[in-house]
Amino acid sequence: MKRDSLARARQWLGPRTTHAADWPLDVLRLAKGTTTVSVVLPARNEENTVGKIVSVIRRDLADLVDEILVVDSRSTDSTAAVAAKAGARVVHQDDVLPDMPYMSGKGEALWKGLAASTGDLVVFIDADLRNFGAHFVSGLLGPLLTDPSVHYVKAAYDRPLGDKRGEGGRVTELLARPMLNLFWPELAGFVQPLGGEYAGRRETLERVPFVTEYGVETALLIDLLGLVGLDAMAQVDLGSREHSHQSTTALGRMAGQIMLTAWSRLEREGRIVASEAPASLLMQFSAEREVTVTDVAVAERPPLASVFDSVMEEGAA
Ligand SMILES: O=c1ccn([C@@H]2O[C@H](COP(=O)(O)OP(=O)(O)O[C@H]3O[C@H](CO)[C@@H](O)[C@H](O)[C@H]3O)[C@@H](O)[C@H]2O)c(=O)[nH]1
Ligand SMILES: O=C(O)[C@H](O)COP(=O)(O)O
Repeated sequence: MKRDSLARARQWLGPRTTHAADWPLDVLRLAKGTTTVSVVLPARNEENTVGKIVSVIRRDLADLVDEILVVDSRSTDSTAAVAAKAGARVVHQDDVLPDMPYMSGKGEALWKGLAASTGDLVVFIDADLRNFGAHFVSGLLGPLLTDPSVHYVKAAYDRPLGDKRGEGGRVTELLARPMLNLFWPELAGFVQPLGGEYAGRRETLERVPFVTEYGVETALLIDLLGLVGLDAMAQVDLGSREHSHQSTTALGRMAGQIMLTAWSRLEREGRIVASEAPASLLMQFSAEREVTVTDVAVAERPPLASVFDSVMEEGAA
């Protein structure tokens, strides 16, 4: 059964993987028609990179992108001001759906970004990219604009670590890829399962929950596989991606969040029956053996469609 799933992933890989160069702008402009496109950038303290990304989108993709939304994720630097100056609409994470309970992290920023944006297609791009180019957005839009059976597109790329090609993506290689291969082998063909650049149809994205913190990408892949199936998912090779790297200990905390996310999906799918919930406290040590303990628990936002439905029901009552 699992062997068959890996074979499925191999079969999927060829037909559903394209390259950014396969999607020239003139083809996409024609395909766009009346479809509207939002680009959403989650940003926590990204004043050094967010302005350039917004400017490139405005300069090179003016007739493809209808809205650029930066979600300021509790930044303490001038991310919001820089993004606004470059021409983005900026919302503060906690100002969107303010009556909902308080939650944190990247997944929360994305969910709020989905709620605050309007496009039929939504492209998520990390705001810390150092080699951003218009092909990040146009590549991700290609399959969605030209093939109605595609609901979700994820970026593939090389991830250098310093000057070493292929050495980046430490959590991907040491945790996410083995874990997905073992438990969700159909997803094994995604070259960068944790990558932060992907796009989807609004109606589909609004039908899945968003896990908070760094669990969001893992949960989206697993939940979308369940909702729309592998053939409705695609990937586009964008070449290489450079971004700011977190410390190994910060990545340990990310790994904890991703493991808890996977656990929640295995439980939900009835594949593990837990006698008790996993612990969520992670003890780590500095080089000097100082101890820090961090809670790596993740929470979950419900599908946005259900939130909008209940707001409408309350309004009608
Ligand atoms: O609380 C947060 C944390 C991060 N971000 C933004 O999210 C993006 C990615 O965050 P980053 O800390 O740079 O993540 P990475 O260490 O690069 O982690 C990789 O792996 C994560 C787990 O899958 C993904 O969420 C990331 O997109 C992916 O780049 C950046 O624009 C951040 O500013 C927020 O908006 N709020
Ligand atoms: O996706 C990952 O594995 C993490 O973001 C770490 O990436 P890095 O090793 O390139 O910093």
